[in-house]
Amino acid sequence: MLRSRTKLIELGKRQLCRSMCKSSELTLVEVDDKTGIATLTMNKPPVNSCNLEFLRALKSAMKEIESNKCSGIILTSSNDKVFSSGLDLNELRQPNPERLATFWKELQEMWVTLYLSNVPTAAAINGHALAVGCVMAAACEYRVMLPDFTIGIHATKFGYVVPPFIVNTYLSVLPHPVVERALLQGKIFSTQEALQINLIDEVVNSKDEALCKCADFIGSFEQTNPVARALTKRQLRAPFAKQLLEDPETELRESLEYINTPLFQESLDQYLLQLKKKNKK
Ligand SMILES: CCCCC/C=C\C/C=C\CC/C=C/CC(=O)SCCNC(=O)CCNC(=O)[C@H](O)C(C)(C)COP(=O)(O)OP(=O)(O)OC[C@H]1O[C@@H](n2cnc3c(N)ncnc32)[C@H](O)[C@@H]1OP(=O)(O)O
Repeated sequence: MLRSRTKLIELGKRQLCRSMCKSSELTLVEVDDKTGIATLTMNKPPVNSCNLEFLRALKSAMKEIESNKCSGIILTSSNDKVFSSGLDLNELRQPNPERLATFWKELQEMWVTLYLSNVPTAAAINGHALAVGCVMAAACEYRVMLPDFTIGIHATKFGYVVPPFIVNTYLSVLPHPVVERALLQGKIFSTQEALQINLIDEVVNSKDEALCKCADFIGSFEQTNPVARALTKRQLRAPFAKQLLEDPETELRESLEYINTPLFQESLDQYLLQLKKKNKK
């Protein structure tokens, strides 16, 4: 009884210092009034797969957080089993050319916004983080993950070439030989394996703990000058974002051409069938 009352008081305190910044159905943003840290919760049931609207919502939430001068972003999920299942594969299947182009541009822009964000970014990975789900986590500066989940980029397993900006996201957190092996094998890591190769920074036992660790990480920049920090981060990360910053059209054209090949469409059909079959068993 006493324990649950204490819990309630703690919860109340936490809610008091949190104010809602802006929410759409697909994302929820809460800002801690004391620390200025924004928690951006992905909320696209069932598994936070990124379709056009979701990518737009994520990008606009991140831009809004930055323009409100928040002190950092924590990216997490409202689903307690899945952080994100990556791109919504239905966007790539027999696509409408205009929608596909808009979708891919949004993907590029969402990635640039997150990867080069002016503020510190941290991922509280409270579920599986696959493909672009893993890319979003890896684009953050710090990652903490709950046990018994999986993370990784398995595109080559299903016959997809990995786009350069995805390769670069891995390269900015992992050594080249590790990236090469992981991407060529289409390796999905368990939480423990991800910790061993430093794809994640820490393992924790609950989402609350993950959020606290992320807040501590963001708090560690309190004594730094935000402009100097942001410009230094940009300097370090710009080489990995060069192609998308300088020539997004070429990446877009190559990706669209590739997605429209019969080879890509056939392997996608097979993969989607496998995903559906799994649920019918
Ligand atoms: C030469 C230069 C060329 C350059 C190349 C350029 C471009 C190349 C273009 C593309 C390359 C490939 C890029 C890849 C990036 C991606 O992000 S692709 C996405 C890959 N993601 C996955 O494979 C994840 C698949 N999902 C799962 O494994 C599981 O769903 C899960 C995440 C582990 C969760 O499991 P759980 O049991 O909880 O849920 P369900 O499996 O029952 O899923 C619920 C429901 O959702 C559907 N679904 C799941 N994931 C996706 C998805 N990513 N897209 C669409 N739909 C998804 C699933 O089918 C279920 O549907 P239902 O059966 O109708 O309920």
